[in-house]
Amino acid sequence: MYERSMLISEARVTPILVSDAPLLNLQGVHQPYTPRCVIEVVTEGGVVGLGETYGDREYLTALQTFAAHLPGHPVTASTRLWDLAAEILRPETVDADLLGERPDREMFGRRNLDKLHGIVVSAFEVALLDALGRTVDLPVHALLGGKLRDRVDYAAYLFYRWSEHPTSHASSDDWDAALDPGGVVRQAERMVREHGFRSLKLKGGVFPPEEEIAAVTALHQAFPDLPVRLDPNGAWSVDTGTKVAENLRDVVEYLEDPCTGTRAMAEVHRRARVRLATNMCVTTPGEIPEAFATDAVQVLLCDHHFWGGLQATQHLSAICKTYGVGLSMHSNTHLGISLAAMTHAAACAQGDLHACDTHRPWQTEDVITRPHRFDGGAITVPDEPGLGVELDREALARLHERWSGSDVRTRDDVAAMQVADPHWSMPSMPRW
Ligand SMILES: O=C([O-])[C@@H](O)[C@@H](O)[C@H](O)[C@@H](O)C(=O)[O-]
Ligand SMILES: [Mg+2]
Repeated sequence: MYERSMLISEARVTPILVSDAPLLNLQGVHQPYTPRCVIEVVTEGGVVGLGETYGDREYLTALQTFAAHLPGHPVTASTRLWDLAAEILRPETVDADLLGERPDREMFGRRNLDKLHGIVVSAFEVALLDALGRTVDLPVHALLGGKLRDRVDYAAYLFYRWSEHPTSHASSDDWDAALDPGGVVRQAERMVREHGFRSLKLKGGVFPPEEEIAAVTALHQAFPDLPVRLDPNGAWSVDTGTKVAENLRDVVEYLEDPCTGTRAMAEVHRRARVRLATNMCVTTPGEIPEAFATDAVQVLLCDHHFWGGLQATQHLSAICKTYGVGLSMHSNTHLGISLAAMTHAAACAQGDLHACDTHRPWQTEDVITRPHRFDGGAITVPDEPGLGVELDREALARLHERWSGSDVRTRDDVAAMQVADPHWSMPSMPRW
């Protein structure tokens, strides 16, 4: 029998809109506001556990449906969330849009029921672990088996960008435009100066490969001691990917998703012998065997938001270690609850962990009372109970009010680009 105080009495899902920067990518540009969800799991003992995840309409509905079934569930039993998800979120009960192909929305691989279960389970698993940690006075990393490192390194996530959104009602930040090698290097200098990052990653797939090769080469010349990565989100053909890899062989730590699909990745690696990473062709356990057997991927970017949570991240790290594949972490626009969860997961990950991605420096607001600070490009792993963050209820209410007063319900970088260029559409692949 579980103690009554460990049972969930209520689970809340609060959609919010977070202001975002005009960051460019293959699909287009980030919207002025992007949807996220904050999860709160309240126990009979009065403890509140936090989670954060995607806020797009279709996920929101699935999260809310799932939340309604949680009262009575013990916070000690997060592995059971998978069975609950399979029971509740079935093809006939979920938004069809979640299961169909949407190349413009597939930055983290195929959309299918397993992926949806992983996303929903993850959001609540984090909140359950936070609640459990607060109840028993232990940090989440201790519940995961114990931290292997005291600090988690993150990479400066560089983007081609505009200085402002093309709409007048959007909020703006104080970053300059970066549309050429000089702009990218200046952006990196500020990121390194302000946060101390010791790895650099450029989001590519925006300009023809020669221009992105020039930008990455300029980064390498400006920061000869820092590892550099380039990620065009699968935009190149095998021939183009091979040429870029050959050009950047002595420059990049690895190339991330140069091409779309495991076979194309394996072929580029076979031809160029440059290390490749992915958060696109391996995003579910079922995609691991082919990718590892064909040596398509040498570094896997995990993301607890879609791999099924913090425990699933630990399992994945053990598999990668066994196969000699390195691990890093993928990110999308996120706030501090997600950053705390990523940090606990990364602290416990086994094997060869590369600096993790984070979009956090691009966000000007947060829903936690003490937003994280990067020190030497790293976050110190919190030892406070649970995730080690406190919800800022005023900020949550403000960002939720923004959501209520807006009709933005999904992240749609293609549509955001069409505001500036009405003729824009999702590029057909391979783009180059
Ligand atoms: O935020 C972006 O524009 C990124 O392109 C993101 O959506 C990707 O999912 C991601 O960062 C990646 O590494 O592919
Ligand atoms: Mg990527």
